[in-house]
Amino acid sequence: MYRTKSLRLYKYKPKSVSFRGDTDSRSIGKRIFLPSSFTGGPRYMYKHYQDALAICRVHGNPQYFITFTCNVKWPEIARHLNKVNYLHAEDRPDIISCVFQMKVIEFVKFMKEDKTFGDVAAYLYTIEFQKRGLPHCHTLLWVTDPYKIQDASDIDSYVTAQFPDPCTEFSLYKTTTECMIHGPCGLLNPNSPCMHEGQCSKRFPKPFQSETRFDKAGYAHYKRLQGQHHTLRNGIQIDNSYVVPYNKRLCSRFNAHINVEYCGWNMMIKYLFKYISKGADRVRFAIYRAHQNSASTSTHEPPVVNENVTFRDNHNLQSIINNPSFGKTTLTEWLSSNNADSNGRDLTYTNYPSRYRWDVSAKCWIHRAQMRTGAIGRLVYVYPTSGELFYLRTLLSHQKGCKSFDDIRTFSNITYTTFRAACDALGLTGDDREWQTAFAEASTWATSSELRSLFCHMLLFCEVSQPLTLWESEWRKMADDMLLALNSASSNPDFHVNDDDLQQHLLLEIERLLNSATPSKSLKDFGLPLPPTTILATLRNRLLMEETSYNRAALASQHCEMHSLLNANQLQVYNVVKDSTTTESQVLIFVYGHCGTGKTFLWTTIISLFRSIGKIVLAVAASGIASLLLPSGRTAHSRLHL
Ligand SMILES: Nc1ncnc2c1ncn2[C@@H]1O[C@H](COP(=O)(O)OP(=O)(O)OP(=O)(O)O)[C@@H](O)[C@H]1O
Repeated sequence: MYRTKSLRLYKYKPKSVSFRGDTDSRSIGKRIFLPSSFTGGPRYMYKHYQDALAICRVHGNPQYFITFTCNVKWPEIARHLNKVNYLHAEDRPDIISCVFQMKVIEFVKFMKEDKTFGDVAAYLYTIEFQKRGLPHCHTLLWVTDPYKIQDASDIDSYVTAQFPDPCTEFSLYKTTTECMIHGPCGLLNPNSPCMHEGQCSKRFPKPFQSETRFDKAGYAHYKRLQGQHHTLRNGIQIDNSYVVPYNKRLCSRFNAHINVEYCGWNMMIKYLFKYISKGADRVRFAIYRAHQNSASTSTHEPPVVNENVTFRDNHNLQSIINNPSFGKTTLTEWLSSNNADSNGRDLTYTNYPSRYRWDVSAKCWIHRAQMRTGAIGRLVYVYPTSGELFYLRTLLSHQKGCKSFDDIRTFSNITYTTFRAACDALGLTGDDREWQTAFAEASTWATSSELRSLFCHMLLFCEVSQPLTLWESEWRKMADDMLLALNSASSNPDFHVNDDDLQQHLLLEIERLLNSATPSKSLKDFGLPLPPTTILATLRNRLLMEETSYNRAALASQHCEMHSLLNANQLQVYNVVKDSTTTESQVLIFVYGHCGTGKTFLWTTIISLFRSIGKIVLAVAASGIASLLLPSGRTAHSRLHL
């Protein structure tokens, strides 16, 4: 449970040292529960999530995602538990937490010194304490350029998903058999907790691979050879298909479950960060700059015009106001610092931390004694409907060396009356540019459902002049979760979500959001296309969805190529089938011929024709072997439940 003293928050206006004549702090502001300085709280997690993405903007995507889990068999833990027979790990969370914390520190130190994955450029970790189970640490690791993976086979030097040879690496073999095996599940153990609807939620057992490869989505599939070493668990023989990917040196050193995954080049990193900073009352988070020579990654959250002031329930307001540092913020002090020191006047507010550091206790910017590169500044995201605040934030990324708020609004020696007017003069607004910029920025950290809300918010409140243009340029960013859900719902290996279909699903969702707004709105109010009414029926019917989800562009080109090769007999049958759909007449056609006369070729051409135009073809055959010859073919009894 969160515990905090009673804090209150008030939006304080700089230069106005009055709280409307109030003297009792309990009468003003609103009660807040947890500031972002509260470790593990939701605001803390959110702040660090944003910091992590700021690091990512500089260092790029991390290369490895490592999960290190506590092992109760470590002697440091076992000797305490063994003192009393009936003690279990969950009875001594104090011991478990202390030992694990020490191990994590050692683990990070080891990776840096041992260069297990090469020179560490940066790292970030969270320690998760679950209600049940043992604490584990999620680590993201960035390595320096020379150690980055260039080719799938390079991964084998760092990650393996196979049992080591028990004759030569017995101790590692013991660790892998005890800690690095998933399940068993699947056919070997259908009642395993990871099984859902007959399938392992983690997709074990993994198929055997003769070599490590990347799939088209960029995910690594590690080398797993068949018939190599194995182990027995509960009398069941476990082979390489159940091995969780690991690094040999880390497992040998720590004798624990340490799952290592290569992140891939195009992984949606924001979802990974969301996962590790999902936060709750049982999570702790730490971000460290790892590389000794790399620069500070301090981030700064400059407040804006109406600064939040926090104080305790029982504080005297006069003493708060009389405090000399009252009202000083990173932004006001940036202006003061520019007045006093000309060295930083070539920097925007966002870039100021690269040369200056914020002294929290003195509340002032201090010139860095040692010039460090790579210090990262970031501005707190401001919703586009925040009015002047939004435009001030936009200006802070462009205006340099400002000495006053007036300077921020000044362009070409003209001081504009509002921040918005200054943005207009600087060409930062107009043609929906500000909305496009705001959306593009949010898409680096917000989930697709948050982006859908933002899109509706913009439509409803931001007077977007060309909603269709904004939709066309941004719709794909709002569809990640839908694409994932559609793909994972299908067991068809040829399942392909076409852009048109995905857009329709998305439009349906946005229509729902707009309908639930007050007052209720619709896509057509903004000149956006309404999804067809049939889409709901398709969404509810899995078979319909699967059978309309082939890669239409690829099928169209396949059809074009095959059609040009059809001989006269094949063409005759082809035309009869095609015409029957145009005239909507029912026909029963038998095609017969000797082996190798091109019957399958004809079916494939006809099937690709109809599927390429979004029509449904149920390709069935009498036997399993024959059904394999047809594209996405099934046996008649299976498909039609005969
Ligand atoms: N019009 C065509 N142009 C080019 N190649 C063709 C054509 N028709 C068939 N083929 C080729 O001939 C071979 C045999 O064709 P197909 O497998 O379609 O015959 P089939 O009648 O289905 O045979 P079976 O009865 O043994 O299954 C295949 O390699 C196929 O690609």
